[in-house]
Amino acid sequence: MSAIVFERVSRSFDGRRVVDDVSLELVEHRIGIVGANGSGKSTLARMINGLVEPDAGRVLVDGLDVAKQGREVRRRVGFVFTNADTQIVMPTVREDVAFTLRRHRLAPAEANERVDAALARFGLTELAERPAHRLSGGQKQLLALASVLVGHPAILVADEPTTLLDARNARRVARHLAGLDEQLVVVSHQLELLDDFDRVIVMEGGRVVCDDVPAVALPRYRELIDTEDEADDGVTDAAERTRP
Ligand SMILES: Nc1ncnc2c1ncn2[C@@H]1O[C@H](COP(=O)(O)OP(=O)(O)OP(=O)(O)O)[C@@H](O)[C@H]1O
Repeated sequence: MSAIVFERVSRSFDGRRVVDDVSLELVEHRIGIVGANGSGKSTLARMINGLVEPDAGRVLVDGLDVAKQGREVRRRVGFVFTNADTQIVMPTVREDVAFTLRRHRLAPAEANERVDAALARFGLTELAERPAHRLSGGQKQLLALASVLVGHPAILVADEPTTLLDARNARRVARHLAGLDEQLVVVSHQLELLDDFDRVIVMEGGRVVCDDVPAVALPRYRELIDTEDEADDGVTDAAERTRP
């Protein structure tokens, strides 16, 4: 597996620190990141391939500094967003997968083989000539995975990849993610997706508040959100008593 290293990393937006002095070394196969809305999960994940740059500290992927060697890092790190529509760039499913390889300088036969293999891997072979934008949400997310992984990145970062999907499609995408050989960093609110992961990082207020195996980290996170819910209930009760 690769080593993803955060060295005392911070990042602010509009004067507010959303990632606050985080140091981590991620070397496991499957790593989950959880946390309440706004806790800094996506910002942390985006720093792995330079979509967001730190204002302090460094992020290294296999010793490459993301801020200085971004192009080399992006060859190793694939990224899948919550909304697969934002990643579809070509008219048909096959063309969209093939688009990734345009700069790989492969012989056409080899490129075709890679595209076929990626389509088959995600159950998209039958849909290859379909307009990509007309796929279902679940199929689009599988297409996003195929289009990223056809480039053979060592690491896949997925930011809430199942959030917009219905339960059946979410399970389907989760099953595919769980079976990947690539190193995986997944930001998710769907905690069952992370049950079998090797490591789960819990973020709160831009800091890592727990970093452990899922059996320890997920219950800790559930406790944390229960406490926050109780605090919110207090606010709601107060608001209900005072508003007309
Ligand atoms: N590009 C940006 N410009 C301004 N503020 C931003 C930007 N990106 C993130 N933020 C703010 O930083 C905070 C942390 O955002 P981030 O997306 O990292 O949190 P998150 O834990 O992934 O939340 P969610 O679960 O809601 O996606 C939020 O308050 C968000 O509004």
